[in-house]
Amino acid sequence: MSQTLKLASKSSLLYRYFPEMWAEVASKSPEAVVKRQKSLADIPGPTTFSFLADLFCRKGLSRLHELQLEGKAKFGPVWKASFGPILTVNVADPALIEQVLRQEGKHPIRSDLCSWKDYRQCRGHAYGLLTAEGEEWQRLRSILGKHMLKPKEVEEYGGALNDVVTDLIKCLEYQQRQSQSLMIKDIASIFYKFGLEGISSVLFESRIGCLEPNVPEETEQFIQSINTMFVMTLLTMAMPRFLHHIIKKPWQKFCDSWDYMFAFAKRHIDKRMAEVAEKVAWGKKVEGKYLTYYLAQEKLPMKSVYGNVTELLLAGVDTISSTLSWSLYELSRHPCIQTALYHEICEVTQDEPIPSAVHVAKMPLMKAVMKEVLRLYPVIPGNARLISDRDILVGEYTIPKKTLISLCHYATSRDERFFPNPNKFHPERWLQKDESQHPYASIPFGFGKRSCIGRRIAELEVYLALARILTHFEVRPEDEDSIVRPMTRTLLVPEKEINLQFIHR
Ligand code: HEM
Repeated sequence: MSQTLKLASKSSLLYRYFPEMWAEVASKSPEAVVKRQKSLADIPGPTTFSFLADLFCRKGLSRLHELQLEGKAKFGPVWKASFGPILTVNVADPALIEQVLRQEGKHPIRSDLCSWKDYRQCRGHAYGLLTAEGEEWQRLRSILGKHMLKPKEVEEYGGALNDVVTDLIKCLEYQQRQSQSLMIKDIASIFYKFGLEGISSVLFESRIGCLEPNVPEETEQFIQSINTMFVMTLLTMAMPRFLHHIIKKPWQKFCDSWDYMFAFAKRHIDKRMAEVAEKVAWGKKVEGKYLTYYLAQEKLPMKSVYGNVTELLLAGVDTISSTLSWSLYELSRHPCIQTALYHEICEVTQDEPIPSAVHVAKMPLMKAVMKEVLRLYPVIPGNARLISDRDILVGEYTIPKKTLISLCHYATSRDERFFPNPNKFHPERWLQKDESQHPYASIPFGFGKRSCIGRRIAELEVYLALARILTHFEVRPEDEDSIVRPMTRTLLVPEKEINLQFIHR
């Protein structure tokens, strides 16, 4: 008996850490003859008709995150569904997500993102890190990683980001003066501008005026283009390509939005490059702490610089805006946690007016708050992997190569087996080591080689902004009953305006 248990525990370890090897061993064992892996055809799921009815008649497109919970409750941790021409296998269990990710291979592919790629091919643009694959992705990742993943390098952006935070505080005060009220309406729209200004300062080390009283027209239009592009992404991916020429509007709008974003990035890069060239011409020393400068130094072709900067600008706006909005929404509804965080900030900064990257690194509750916010409201509610070169094992199923596997981490991060009282905002759960937590149950930044490259910048930006907002203001809800729920718009965003009162301390 004990021998059997030992063998079982060894095989479970083998299965956990070397799933491919385990598959080979398992396939040769006598049990394998009896207990065969099941195939794609055996995976349960809704009929195409009921899934489309869910999507289009029951507002499913904006409730994709909830469909994860419903799918799991109805079919178990693995189920399949077809979205237009795309068949997806959904996986909503941390151990199974871990199993998929451990088989992701040398150059992981997130998903086909076919309409994004089609657009780039159509216009002759280069892929950036979000869309590149294979060796090209690997090269870009190692170049960008040098300047975006190392803690010391990221600390360098702290000064530029803090200047943007100073303008954010002024902007909040200006809004209050304009409305002659402590209430600030639709905070997500202000954090959108903060997100764009923040990522621009990291990319160009120059300011683009998003937080000024009169926001430049091009900024408003850039933000509008991101919105439209995200809304059109799901639609253009669901439509077979030939339909783009018949029902033209979605594809046209999608392309117009990308055109604007690429043009915006190009304008700012060219302006910055011209300033550098002028300095060189005058024999002045050129140095820069901004990302575009580093990329140009790496001798990347300009086309690739444009592609990467456009994608980084895009990645740095909704993500920051949504995380900051939900953070303040939850803190306003949990005054005790807000007070504890305020005390932590004061204690660490010793009342220095501008907290630095070094300060925020010493704030455990701040980190726990952000983790908890992203557990409840993961900006990217479902991640994906597409394993292109071999079939893989997921639980009892063999998934054929090139099948899109959706990792439903909105569902896992609200699973009460891993997070007791899962819908409650409870940052303290991250402060004590809890055996019930599974490392793959809440992975808002993804995992592994293809995980979010902007994670450290995002964390720094959110910590610096929260630290300064909370030292200036006590934040209170509009009223206790104004509940805001999340909705999917490719990303997870607030379903309606979040309005909050900002009381001067
Ligand atoms: C709270 C903020 C953010 C969240 C929750 C977030 C989340 C994610 C997730 C889930 C992925 C996919 C990871 C995977 O497939 O395993 C991703 C990828 C990526 N993110 Fe973020 N992100 C955030 C902020 C940012 C920022 C500020 C930037 C830019 C500075 C950024 C740039 C990127 C890029 C370029 C990728 C693609 C990486 C690759 O394919 O190698 N992200 N992000």
